[in-house]
Amino acid sequence: MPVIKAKHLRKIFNENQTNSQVVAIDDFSLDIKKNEFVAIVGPSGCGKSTFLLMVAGLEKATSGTLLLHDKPVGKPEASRAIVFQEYLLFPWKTVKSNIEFGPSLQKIPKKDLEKIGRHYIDMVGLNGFENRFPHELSGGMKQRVAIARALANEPDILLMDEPFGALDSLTRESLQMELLTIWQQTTCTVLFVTHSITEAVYLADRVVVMSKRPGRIKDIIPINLERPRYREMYVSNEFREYENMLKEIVWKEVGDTVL
Ligand SMILES: Nc1ncnc2c1ncn2[C@@H]1O[C@H](COP(=O)(O)OP(=O)(O)OP(=O)(O)O)[C@@H](O)[C@H]1O
Repeated sequence: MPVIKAKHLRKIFNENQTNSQVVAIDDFSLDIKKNEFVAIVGPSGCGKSTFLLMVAGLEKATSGTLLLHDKPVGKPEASRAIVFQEYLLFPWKTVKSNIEFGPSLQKIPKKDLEKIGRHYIDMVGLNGFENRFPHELSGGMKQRVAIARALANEPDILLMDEPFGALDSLTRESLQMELLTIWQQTTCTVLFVTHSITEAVYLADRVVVMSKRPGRIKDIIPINLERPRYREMYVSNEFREYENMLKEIVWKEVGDTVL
């Protein structure tokens, strides 16, 4: 049974306002298996974030079905965590308190809460920074906190919307590698929206290419690169072939518009 099953999804914004209606997604069907890492690429405004928000339960489909574990998607839940490009941390809380925030809502004893905090601080390599505030951290560190905070809820679906988009390229590469290491320690299913084809190839089991708005599925490319992935892969011939294949599909689709 797929963890996420989208069938003929359609999303119209401002449905009742004829002048400002936007058909964001149309006839979008996709099955995602447990523990799969799926990246979504496509032209700007094609509905990538909208699909992610629908899986999160933050947007409702206009028609079609969206099932999670065979049940209609409901309200947002801690089992579906989101990491956005903007770090969205609580500025008044320390690294440790930001990470412990989700579990603290579940009335977990203080001792266990500390254990959870310690585990995820270790996982994202922020030892020594647990008592810092977000403004005292670099962009990469803030995003590590955001990932740890999402994982501390032990989600079974991790939704990531351009999470590394604001980072410099070296930090971005490091975080891509770290994310894969972390993901391999979990049973999380990851849905990862990105504008970077290189990033999509490096991370994903499958790359979904969406068409121009209204977003439909243009193509799905399985990435059969071995795991665990490693930095040198970026320059391998096989990697380049995947990148080139995807670029051709996307370029054909976008024409002169921006990705
Ligand atoms: N709340 C909203 N109300 C009205 N229109 C919206 C809303 N959210 C998104 N849209 C529109 O729906 C379309 C899809 O937007 P979405 O953000 O999903 O695209 P995207 O592929 O993630 O774009 P980008 O790559 O630029 O982030 C866009 O035309 C956008 O303007």
